[in-house]
Amino acid sequence: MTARCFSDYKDLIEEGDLTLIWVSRDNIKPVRMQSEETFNTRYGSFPHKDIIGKPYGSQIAIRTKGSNKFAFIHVLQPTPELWTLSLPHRTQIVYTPDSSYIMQKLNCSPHSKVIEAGTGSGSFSHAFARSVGHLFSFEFHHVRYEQALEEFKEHGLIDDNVTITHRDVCQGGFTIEKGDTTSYEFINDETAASLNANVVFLDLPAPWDAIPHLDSVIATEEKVGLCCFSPCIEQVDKTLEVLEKYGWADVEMVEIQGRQYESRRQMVRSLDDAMERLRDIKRHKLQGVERRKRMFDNTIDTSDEKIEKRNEDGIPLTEKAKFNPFGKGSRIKEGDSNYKWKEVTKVESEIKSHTSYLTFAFKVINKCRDEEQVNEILQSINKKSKD
Ligand SMILES: C[S@@+](CC[C@H](N)C(=O)[O-])C[C@H]1O[C@@H](n2cnc3c(N)ncnc32)[C@H](O)[C@@H]1O
Repeated sequence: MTARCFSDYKDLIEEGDLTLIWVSRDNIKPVRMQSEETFNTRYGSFPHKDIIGKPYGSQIAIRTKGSNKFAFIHVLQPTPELWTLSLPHRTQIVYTPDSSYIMQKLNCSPHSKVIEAGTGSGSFSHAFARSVGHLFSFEFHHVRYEQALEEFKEHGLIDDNVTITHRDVCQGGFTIEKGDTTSYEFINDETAASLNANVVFLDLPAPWDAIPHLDSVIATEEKVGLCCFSPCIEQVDKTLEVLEKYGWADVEMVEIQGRQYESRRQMVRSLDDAMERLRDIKRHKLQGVERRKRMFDNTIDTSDEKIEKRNEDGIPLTEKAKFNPFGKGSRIKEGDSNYKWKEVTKVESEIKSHTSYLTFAFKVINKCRDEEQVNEILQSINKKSKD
């Protein structure tokens, strides 16, 4: 049985462990520890035997080739978040800002039984697998199904709480029966798996074709939450029509816009600064005109020290401004105590999250009141108020 390396914690790196090696922010590599192997980077080589036995999170240092400097890597224990940043992309993937929001919105917990279609690169599958009771994932692309199955086995997910099935859910729905291409293990004379799902996540080009198949596999006695992940508003439109037709309610559409804010200091420029700068420009312009005129009249004195300051084309240079509050001239370090600064925020434009529209909806199939249960609750309330 493969270890549950994505959900169990351990202190020390052992032979056979799947580790994530952090080379840099954009370069995280999944590496299985094998004592005779070496992890090679362009900075140098890291033998696995020097890593095995160290605590997770350790920084491993080596001397770089041909120089006396050090190269570092960090060896980390896998998490769904790090896996999303390092996995081999077979498709577009769902990133953590979206997956975390979706899971909290759908109240995911160890009680949840989740249907996911399609599996794709398995990014979201890993996040679901860590938090929910059981994940039923569906993928119709055969090669991708095989790759995901292999990966989930290696990561201990199949032995734990994940079932993956090869299926076009738009055509064939979600029921898993004996004889299907699936990792589901049927017990004794069981002929079909009971999904009884209370969470559904559809990352498909045409979710509206899959939604009509859901009623036979979702829980009937509790509220079921659904989320469709669609990049185009036209897809949302078509999904909404079908959701309404099939009795899904509390529909809401959300878009996650990932932004990273950076705190910076910006120099405070006053009106006096602007005036001084204008005077400075005027002064330099005038000096230049006068100097060119003297050159033309051939009256420049060779002892004039300004004659020394010429560029390659022989054009005299004017003296550089000492302080230019508008960006040019001598560089001033951010926060220099000789100047006035104010705190500002700058937005980092690029952040990894695939912006799609998230359409949420909920459904309760059996809306009948359980009179017996209601009476029991009312009686216990009455009793408490009398006491
Ligand atoms: C964008 S990817 C899903 C990515 C995934 N959510 C992740 O985080 O890695 C969409 C996947 O859905 C699969 N797919 C498309 N239509 C399908 C269908 N009708 N039934 C099952 N899978 C389907 C595609 O083959 C593809 O792998």
